[in-house]
Amino acid sequence: MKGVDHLAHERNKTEFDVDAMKIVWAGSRHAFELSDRMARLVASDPAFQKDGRIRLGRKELFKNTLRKAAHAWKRILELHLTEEEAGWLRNFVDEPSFTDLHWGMFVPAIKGQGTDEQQQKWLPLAYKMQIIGSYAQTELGHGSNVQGLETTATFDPETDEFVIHSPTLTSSKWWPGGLGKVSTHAIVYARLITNGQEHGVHGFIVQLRSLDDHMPIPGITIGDIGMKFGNGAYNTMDNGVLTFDHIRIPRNQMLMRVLQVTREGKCVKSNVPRQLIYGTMVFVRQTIVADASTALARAVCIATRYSAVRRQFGSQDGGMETQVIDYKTQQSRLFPLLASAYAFRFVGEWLKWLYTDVTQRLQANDFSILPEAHACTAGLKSLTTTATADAIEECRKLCGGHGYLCASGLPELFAVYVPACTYEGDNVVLLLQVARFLMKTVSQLGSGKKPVGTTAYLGRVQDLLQCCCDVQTAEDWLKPSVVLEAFEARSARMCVARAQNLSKFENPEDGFAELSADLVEASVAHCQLIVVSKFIDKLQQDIPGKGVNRQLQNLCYIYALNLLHKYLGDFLSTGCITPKQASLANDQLRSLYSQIRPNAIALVDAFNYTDHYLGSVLGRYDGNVYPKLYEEAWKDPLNDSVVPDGYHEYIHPMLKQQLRNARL
Ligand SMILES: CC/C=C\C/C=C\C/C=C\C/C=C\CCCCC(=O)SCCNC(=O)CCNC(=O)[C@H](O)C(C)(C)COP(=O)(O)OP(=O)(O)OC[C@H]1O[C@@H](n2cnc3c(N)ncnc32)[C@H](O)[C@@H]1OP(=O)(O)O
Ligand SMILES: Cc1cc2nc3c(=O)[nH]c(=O)nc-3n(C[C@H](O)[C@H](O)[C@H](O)COP(=O)(O)OP(=O)(O)OC[C@H]3O[C@@H](n4cnc5c(N)ncnc54)[C@H](O)[C@@H]3O)c2cc1C
Repeated sequence: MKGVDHLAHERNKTEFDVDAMKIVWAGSRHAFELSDRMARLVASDPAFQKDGRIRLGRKELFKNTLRKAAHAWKRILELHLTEEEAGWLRNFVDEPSFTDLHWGMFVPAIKGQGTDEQQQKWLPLAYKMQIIGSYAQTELGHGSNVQGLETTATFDPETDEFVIHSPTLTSSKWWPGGLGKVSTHAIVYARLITNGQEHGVHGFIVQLRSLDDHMPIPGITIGDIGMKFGNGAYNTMDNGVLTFDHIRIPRNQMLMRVLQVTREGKCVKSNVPRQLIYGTMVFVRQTIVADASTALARAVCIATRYSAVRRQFGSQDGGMETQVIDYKTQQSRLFPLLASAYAFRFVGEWLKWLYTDVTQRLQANDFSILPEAHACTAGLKSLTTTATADAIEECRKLCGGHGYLCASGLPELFAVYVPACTYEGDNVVLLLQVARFLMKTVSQLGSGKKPVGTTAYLGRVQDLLQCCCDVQTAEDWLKPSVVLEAFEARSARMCVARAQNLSKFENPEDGFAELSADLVEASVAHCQLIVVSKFIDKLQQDIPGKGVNRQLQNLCYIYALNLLHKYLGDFLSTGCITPKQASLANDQLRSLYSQIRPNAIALVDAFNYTDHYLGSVLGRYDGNVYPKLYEEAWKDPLNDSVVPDGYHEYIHPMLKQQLRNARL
């Protein structure tokens, strides 16, 4: 780094090997080297600069995104980047665009739901970007309720085609990213009708625009749905509206891995479960968990560095004021977020492993852990995105007034991130799916079916209902078994209590609806247990690097004990711990904050974010905040002239009027 390092005194306090931590954060030395190379490549290329993005009008902003996406593709081809490298490069360009949906959903949908033949035909076109795809599932009238979608795909045996049609206004496709202005093709989800019979919702590959002049195919109406929350932010994306007026596609463009439609219009089920139609969502939810840790780490990096730079109060003798990071209140708000970033990183790593495992099992016709994979991806997507969205806003507040400036990077990060709580499944709807899975698991306990995977602890439910936490000193809260047992007991007790309440209803669906708010709380408890347990598992690994494991231990206990503090009602009301033990947990938490404090800057340096990627004056690596903030203000177009436009029309006459009135 060039210039003076205003945070050098902080970096000198570090008690662990930061380079080793960078590798832990990245997941492997290979991932670190690759992501580091791609981050620097993007940061050093003027074509990828982000300055002033938030001030662009929609049309300019969008065109600028198209330019960057085209430049990224050019670099990918010129440098012969691998798929993995290209993914990192796009990530560091840091601008939502149609390519996210093309690579993130269109390609995976064909891979997951297409037959071998369909993959052979469509994937090479998509890989070379000779076609650009989007994922058109949600409609104006229905998003969460996928089975309620209204678009129809009716088989016409005479021509061997499907007729795709939007029968109502509410059946208009609405929201798909990349659809509005760019995509040439989409996976369109529609109700399959053959021989007058309905066969549920399936995916179809539909061409939307001409590959010659980009005009919509006749019968297709297509456009952008309009501006979204925030400046810049997600407005780089062309979320679209699409309607079909009896559009014909060949029969072999229905994704047929789950269900085949024969030439005669007969439906033939494969041995793959129907739920695989939802497989792309499982895949993307898993990537969203990994992305949550990245976004959270960004906000935390900005807030931590700035908290070390910012000083307020505390100087009685004309000396330096106190760094705000030294206030216990600041630490108690900031350090749990730092711990959450690491926690989500590790649970994201585990979820990726689970997803890979499920995919391999599916290929071998083993569908047994699909429900578990669905519950974990849905639940963790919900937990991590809710926590991250809240955390970005908390980081803004932690930066005081300057956090509200766009130059802090936090307003745009918030605006771009919050839809993650909604897309790929509304977070409450997803927790209800977890609740169904948990209630089903509890109801099967009596039948001798042993729960496995993340619900294995429910197999010890009798013990967990009776166990008493044996914490006697604050240090006892640093035992993995103690923390794990408290979280398991809380979750098990909440699940059993909800199941007992459910059993009082004659109709279980009525009961589920009536108790849904309580059920969601049980899902949250279960998901928090998963995150805590995966963090504890991580600590058991042989992690090289001086002091690294120690820091991770501190972060793990901060994550767990802060949750215990925040959800104390659950822990106390279910009798898992006593008020005295809760108070000891709090004592331990304060002590952990003191231990983390000297390492805070190094722990965010370990994210290895470039200043380009962070896009924040407050979060600059060198901590040179004030001169740069001052410099930044003068770049605002309002400062182009000393006297503003409009002075002569509006300000001057008003001042003169006041003057005249005063004279009268
Ligand atoms: C910067 C980005 C960089 C790179 C890009 C890379 C990746 C992308 C990353 C980020 C994202 C970027 C952009 C955003 C893109 C956003 C895209 C979208 O939003 S696409 C639309 C997503 N829509 C949804 O998620 C809809 C939510 N609804 C549902 O998932 C389901 O319909 C439902 C609510 C689960 C259905 O509930 P219902 O009660 O109707 O159940 P069903 O009858 O349908 O199902 C019964 C049975 O199936 C089980 N089940 C449900 N879902 C699944 C599943 N996904 N997998 C497996 N099993 C499932 C359910 O549990 C039931 O089981 P049973 O009880 O019978 O055992
Ligand atoms: C930025 C962005 C990008 C998107 N990209 C795409 C895309 O590329 N492709 C695509 O197909 N879609 C996309 N979507 C759509 C997205 O997937 C849906 O908006 C999402 O699934 C939520 O569905 P909904 O809008 O129907 O919400 P609704 O279901 O209408 O939710 C409204 C409220 O009702 C509540 N609710 C709904 N059902 C229940 C229930 N059963 N019980 C209790 N409460 C309930 C919800 O919790 C929420 O509070 C995108 C959305 C956004 C915001």
